[in-house]
Amino acid sequence: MEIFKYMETYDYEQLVFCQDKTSGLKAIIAIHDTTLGPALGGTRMWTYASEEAAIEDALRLAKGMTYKNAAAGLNLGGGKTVIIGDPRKDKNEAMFRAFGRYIQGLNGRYITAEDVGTTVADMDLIHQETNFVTGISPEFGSSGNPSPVTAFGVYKGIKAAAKEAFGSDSLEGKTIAVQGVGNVAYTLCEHLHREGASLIVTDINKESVNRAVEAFNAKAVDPDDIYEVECDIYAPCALGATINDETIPLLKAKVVAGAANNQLKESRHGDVLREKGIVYAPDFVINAGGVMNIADELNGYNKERALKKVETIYDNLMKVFDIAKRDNIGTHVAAERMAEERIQTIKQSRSQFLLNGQHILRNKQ
Ligand SMILES: NC(=O)c1ccc[n+]([C@@H]2O[C@H](COP(=O)([O-])OP(=O)(O)OC[C@H]3O[C@@H](n4cnc5c(N)ncnc54)[C@H](O)[C@@H]3O)[C@@H](O)[C@H]2O)c1
Ligand SMILES: CC(C)C[C@H](N)C(=O)O
Repeated sequence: MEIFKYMETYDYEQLVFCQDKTSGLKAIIAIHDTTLGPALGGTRMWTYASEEAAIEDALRLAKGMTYKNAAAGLNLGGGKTVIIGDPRKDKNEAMFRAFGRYIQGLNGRYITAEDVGTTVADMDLIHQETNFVTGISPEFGSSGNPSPVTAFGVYKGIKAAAKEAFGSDSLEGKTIAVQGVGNVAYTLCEHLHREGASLIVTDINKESVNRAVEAFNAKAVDPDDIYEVECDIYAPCALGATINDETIPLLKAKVVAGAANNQLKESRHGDVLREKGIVYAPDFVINAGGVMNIADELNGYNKERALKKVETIYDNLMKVFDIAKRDNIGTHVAAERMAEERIQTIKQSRSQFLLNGQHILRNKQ
């Protein structure tokens, strides 16, 4: 991989490699774009097949955060970290504290939070070394684990996508197939079950599946079978790239709407969904609830205000669906257009020179 070429092509600002031999920390912080504000994005810990795969994941996820934060109307840029390692075996206190010091060294250009493989307890360790971390324990005035709020936003987004596909946003009697019943999807299933949807679930972790089967009377299927089940809505809530050439021909659903980041393997897969008449709720619009929630911490956390903001995901998706119809494009392109337009407009409106935050014509004493 030619890193600078890749960064230039997709306009990345900075890539930071963090190494600490004592704790075993190997982390990559990718900062994509800080036009709107500091780069906010979670830290993923995962066993990557290669260093190149980890770098690529950090870069792809960071760019997704730029779009997510912009489309959500937040004054935040996009960034993400990946830590190379097994979250079940390789974590230790020194690792997250060393990582916290690297974040502190960026002096506010990057703010972190949870992602796949990291928890509130990990964020608390990072917080011992830096304040540029969110999603820490509520006793520090923080909002805690963002996953339940992400789930609430995804639930609202599924309703918006149902309105677009079926003419009504009621999920009563709808069959929804959920891939991965982890932190976000378990709470999502609670909302869907409460509204009267029938659930089909899968996970590579048997315990997670059993929990959902018991709590929500869900039907369980094997991981490879989830794409072809008879359902109205398919909700990918595990990892990325599951919408691809192999899976799209299998889908029976009329809607794809779920929590996972980077659901489309390639952008063209959004066009294939459109050709098949499937309504796709772009991932970075529907799954912005967590980031909206932790962004509220930057103003002093207020749960009611945060949840009100998360409800805007419904309208944001409706806007995306309207742009897609108006411009005769896929919803994935419409969502990117919406985010890019906001970034460009704000960039333009902030282009005048300022001296230390003051206007240049201000008299200096
Ligand atoms: N946590 C958040 O607030 C948040 C916010 C926005 C986006 N997301 C995204 O949502 C997705 C889920 O996040 P999470 O926090 O719930 O993570 P999680 O790790 O708690 O849940 C993911 C689940 O998917 C399962 N899984 C992995 N590969 C699978 C496969 N091939 N088939 C079936 N199941 C599989 C895992 O066993 C796990 O139970 C991720 O893509 C994450 O980036 C999360
Ligand atoms: C900042 C966090 C809530 C990030 C979250 N994991 C996301 O992808 O949106």
